[in-house]
Amino acid sequence: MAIAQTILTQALADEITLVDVNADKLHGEMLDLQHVAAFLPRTKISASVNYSCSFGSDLVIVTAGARQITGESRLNLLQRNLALFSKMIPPLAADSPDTILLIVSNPVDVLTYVAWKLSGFPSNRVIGSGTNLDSSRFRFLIADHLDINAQDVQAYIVGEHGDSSVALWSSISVGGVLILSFLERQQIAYEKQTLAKIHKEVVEGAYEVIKLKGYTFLTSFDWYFSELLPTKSAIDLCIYPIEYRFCF
Ligand SMILES: NC(=O)C1=CN([C@@H]2O[C@H](COP(=O)(O)OP(=O)(O)OC[C@H]3O[C@@H](n4cnc5c(N)ncnc54)[C@H](O)[C@@H]3O)[C@@H](O)[C@H]2O)C=CC1
Ligand SMILES: CC(=O)C(=O)O
Repeated sequence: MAIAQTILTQALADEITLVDVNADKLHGEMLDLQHVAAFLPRTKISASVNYSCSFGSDLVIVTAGARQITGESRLNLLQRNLALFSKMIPPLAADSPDTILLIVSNPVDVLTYVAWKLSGFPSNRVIGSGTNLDSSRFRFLIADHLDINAQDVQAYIVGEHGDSSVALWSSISVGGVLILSFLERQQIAYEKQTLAKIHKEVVEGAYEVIKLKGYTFLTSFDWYFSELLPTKSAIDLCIYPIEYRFCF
């Protein structure tokens, strides 16, 4: 729902269709979104339990499925969400043969591969949210440590979303300056343990939020995915095919 809210409030689409198996929840979510219409640019919002209502979509975002309970790993969701994807992806792909599929459900990297295979789409039209949220957590933690604005920090987490992610330490730049090589050149000491602690907090971030409030919210959709929507004229997001590459 966080993604639908962002698309709505940022006026990124003319039409949003919600699909869920839980009819009551779906109707409630649709009404909730429709009720703020007076404050937002016009967007048509509809909802249905039938996948066919997504017919002809430009972008299909898949967030359906089981989520982690406290302490549970993302990979533990695989069997449940795999079964769901087997039922869901073929009709979604058939109803919107030219769409881009954006996968968010976990384990996201595995399910992106599954969606690619099930859809029969070319790999550049099946995209996972990957490590975008991890990179955002990374940037926040670095900014917090340095007491600066996270938007002035460029830093990337690559690899698999979550537990086995990899921090690209050499990529960290602040205001365009590569920070670790700068410190080394100036012979300014920094603690390797601090770096390890930051990455640990990135990896454990979702677990902590889930323990505290039950789920995490992928709210930063507009920053990293809005370029996928046709209402945006510029494409400046780097998207890499899922075969053995990573997403910055
Ligand atoms: N990749 C990322 O960075 C993130 C991924 N996630 C993942 O997104 C997924 C959803 O998480 P939440 O929204 O918190 O869970 P949620 O439980 O709030 O929503 C999941 C929805 O899927 C629906 N659903 C179940 N089976 C369905 C089917 N066959 N067809 C249509 N809808 C169906 C449920 O009724 C429920 O409303 C989880 O797998 C979670 O781990 C969540 C946050 C970030
Ligand atoms: C749930 C999840 O994958 C995350 O918040 O990172």
